Amino acid sequence: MSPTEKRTTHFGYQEVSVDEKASRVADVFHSVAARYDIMNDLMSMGIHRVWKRLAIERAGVRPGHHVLDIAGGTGDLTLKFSRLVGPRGKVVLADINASMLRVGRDKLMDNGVGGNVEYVQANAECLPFPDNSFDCITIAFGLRNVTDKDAALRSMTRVLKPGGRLLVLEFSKPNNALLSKAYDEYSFRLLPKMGELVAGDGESYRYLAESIRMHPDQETLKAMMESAGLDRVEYTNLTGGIVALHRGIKL
Ligand SMILES: C[S@@+](CC[C@H](N)C(=O)[O-])C[C@H]1O[C@@H](n2cnc3c(N)ncnc32)[C@H](O)[C@@H]1O
Repeated sequence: MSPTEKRTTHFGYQEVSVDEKASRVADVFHSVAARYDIMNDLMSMGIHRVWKRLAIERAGVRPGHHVLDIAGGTGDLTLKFSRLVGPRGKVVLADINASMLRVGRDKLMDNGVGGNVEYVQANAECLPFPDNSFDCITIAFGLRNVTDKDAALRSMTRVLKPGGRLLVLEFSKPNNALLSKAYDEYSFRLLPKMGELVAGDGESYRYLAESIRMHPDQETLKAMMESAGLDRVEYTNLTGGIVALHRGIKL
């Protein structure tokens, strides 16, 4: 690559430089942070809670475990994990975005979560933790926003303990043409309007819809997780493949 040539990637459907993507994703989440939780409930009609519950079940977290919830945002998974790991365990709620992390910390404190949660501003691509630190790592609806997804998967694998689990909960590809069409109509027509109405920001929700379409499908993500060094990678389609839950284990 010549010094004047810029590495490019996608921000939704737009081709942008790698640096521009990170700052535009940051703008999206700064903009939606305060209304993120209410929009999540509205957009998914509450179903995101069912998807997240399944992720918690498959995580196999036990008292005393160390858990990393990366791209954890407003802390829905962290809240549940903090109860499961108990006072001897630890949960790190990490996110690249200070606004999301602040909303998450306030919510967890309002819910009486105390001593076993740490808050860390961090990029999933280069996690600031030693090798083999965590029994379990989750990234829920975060990976599609990351610029270099392979780097993030390698970084998460590095900080997992041998035998530890990585769970990726993410929008994926519906496995039925009719559902896919209906979902397209919903996410490209209705979602930005709801975003405008409730969060005063239709553009950010247009990006979210586009970023879902640009995200690797189930089999591609499985192969990426295997390339990052994870073993026994498997996935479950949820709500007809609108969302998929991938899980891999570090040997
Ligand atoms: C859609 S929210 C998901 C929040 C939460 N996990 C949930 O399921 O409700 C995506 C989050 O990913 C974070 N994010 C985006 N890029 C990131 C990166 N490179 N490293 C860490 N977090 C990132 C955003 O700041 C945002 O909080």
